[in-house]
Amino acid sequence: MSETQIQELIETAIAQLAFSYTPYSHFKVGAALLAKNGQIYTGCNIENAAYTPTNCAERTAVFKAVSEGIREFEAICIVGGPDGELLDYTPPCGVCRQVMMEFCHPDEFQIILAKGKDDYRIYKLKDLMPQGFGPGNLEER
Ligand SMILES: O=c1ccn([C@H]2C[C@H](O)[C@@H](CO)O2)c(=O)[nH]1
Ligand SMILES: [Zn+2]
Repeated sequence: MSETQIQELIETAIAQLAFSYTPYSHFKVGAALLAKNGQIYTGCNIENAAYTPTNCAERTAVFKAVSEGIREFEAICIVGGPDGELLDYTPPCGVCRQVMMEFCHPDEFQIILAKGKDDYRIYKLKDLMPQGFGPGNLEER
């Protein structure tokens, strides 16, 4: 991933904060998912009065892509904070990490946590999901 691509992902993720629907937590999250074909899929968190149907920004982005037939991904950028203020890095929750395990190579997929355009950290999925369970674990031998 080039520095230009990283910058584009951060900018795109930040732009999604405007769409985040968070009347309950007021914690806004934006995501930008880079597919291997070069397309970027966006996502925001979408809350619900019944709370548990809430969908995280990361899963919104992954499900949008998969629903369009895209299943190969290179990286995701995540930004978030109270009222959309990027006070800290926003790591993906456990459910989103598990969804990433389904479609992304743990040793290759990159997770960019950003606080701003020049303030970001990059992790591999494997680092955030050590000993993770994925499709390979169901393979018969
Ligand atoms: O990585 C994360 C963590 C939290 N949230 C959302 C869920 C909920 O709407 C709000 C507070 O948990 O932030 C995300 O979208 N992604
Ligand atoms: Zn999540």
